[in-house]
Amino acid sequence: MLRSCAARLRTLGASRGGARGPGAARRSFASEEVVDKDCALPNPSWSKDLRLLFDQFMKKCEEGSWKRLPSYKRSSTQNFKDFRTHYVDPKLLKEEQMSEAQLFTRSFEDGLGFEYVMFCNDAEKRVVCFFQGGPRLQGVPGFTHGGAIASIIDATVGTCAFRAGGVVMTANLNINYKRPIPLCSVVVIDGQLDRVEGRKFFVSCSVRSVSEETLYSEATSLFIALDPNKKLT
Ligand SMILES: CCCCCCCC/C=C\CCCCCCCC(=O)SCCNC(=O)CCNC(=O)[C@H](O)C(C)(C)COP(=O)(O)OP(=O)(O)OC[C@H]1O[C@@H](n2cnc3c(N)ncnc32)[C@H](O)[C@@H]1OP(=O)(O)O
Repeated sequence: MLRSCAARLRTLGASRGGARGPGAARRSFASEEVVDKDCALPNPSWSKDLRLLFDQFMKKCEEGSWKRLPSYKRSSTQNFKDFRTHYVDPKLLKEEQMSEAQLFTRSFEDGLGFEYVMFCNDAEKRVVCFFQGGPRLQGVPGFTHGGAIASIIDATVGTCAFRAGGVVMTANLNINYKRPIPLCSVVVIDGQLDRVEGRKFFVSCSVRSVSEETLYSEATSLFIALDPNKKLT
């Protein structure tokens, strides 16, 4: 498994360098125009398993009930700008640091960290994430770091809550790690919104192998929709 991961990574050189490929989006960032890649599309580091799952769900998307969620290293959409203006004390943000800010799970080079794509089914209140954890996410030798697993779980259940409740933050995340996840393997994270109580969104998920034979982890979480009348800091 590890050798095939390294082999895929060696083929990556040609794909780097910022060329505009499929899924590239033109956006306005600060005062300059930047081009950012949609990271939730296949790249050469993706294993056969990840590509097969991607293709399977793209077919479901054509049928209409599922939707692929694009994903970028940083977002300059108006929503994100409004979030900062509204919730964050400007004294805490230095512009030069913010220009370096990136979504944590998208901050590694292709294949080295978090490779994933999420699909949502809003009618079923589900978000499914196909995740391949790269060699920089090692914890115990040969296995994926528990903090990296927590991060991708948080991102998946967070997206599930966000789709139902808008701007939310994690208040609680409980994970049972049942089996270690081999580094560079692909897992399926199946997130489900269980219930909503006012501003509280309860989401759970399972993390399984592609064959579904192994249950790696289970998690429950609580997300709170932010109160627009309260500052966060
Ligand atoms: C436009 C921007 C959109 C961004 C989202 C884009 C998503 C899609 C894009 C990309 C996907 C990326 C996805 C990434 C996901 C990562 C998410 C994170 O990692 S978030 C970082 C870690 N979390 C924190 O740092 C929170 C720290 N905590 C807080 O700031 C506050 O506690 C907060 C905001 C969560 C709640 O504070 P209050 O003041 O608004 O609310 P109160 O009154 O305290 O609680 C409301 C109710 O919830 C209960 N509650 C709160 N915390 C609880 C807890 N831990 N356990 C049980 N109940 C709790 C309370 O008891 C209360 O219940 P009663 O209304 O009285 O019934």
